[in-house]
Amino acid sequence: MEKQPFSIRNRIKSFGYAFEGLQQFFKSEHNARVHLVAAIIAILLGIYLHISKLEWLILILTIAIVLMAEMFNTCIELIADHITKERHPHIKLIKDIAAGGVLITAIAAFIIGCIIFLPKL
Ligand SMILES: Nc1ncnc2c1ncn2[C@@H]1O[C@H](COP(=O)(O)OP(=O)(O)OP(=O)(O)O)[C@@H](O)[C@H]1O
Repeated sequence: MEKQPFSIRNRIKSFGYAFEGLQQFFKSEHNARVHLVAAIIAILLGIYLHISKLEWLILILTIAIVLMAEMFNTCIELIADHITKERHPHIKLIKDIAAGGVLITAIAAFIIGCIIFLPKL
């Protein structure tokens, strides 16, 4: 692969593309909005209940991991649908495993939320 010289302009452009991706994700994916609302509620609760610095670190990491898993899951679905719209057991397996990955992060986030917030309520 040919290496291009380092360019700040290109790095800024790449950031722009990444923000476009974020915008598209929240605009077009219903699950993305559900996760976003859950994240906003968790942040507001964190402010209201004065959680500790360590709890903030864990909360921010948890929110990032759930959103990242949902974004990768969306990418896998888009790639699969781009390859074929036909029903195929392999596509089902791929999509269901990717969705399972999101579910694991969501369950972990729920448990972490309970551990952080329940004792303070
Ligand atoms: N091309 C395909 N071939 C086989 N199975 C598929 C295909 N596309 C989706 N599926 C499977 O059909 C089921 C429903 O998928 P679908 O994407 O419609 O639901 P969903 O995950 O609830 O979607 P969304 O959250 O985007 O509304 C899942 O088990 C999925 O893996």
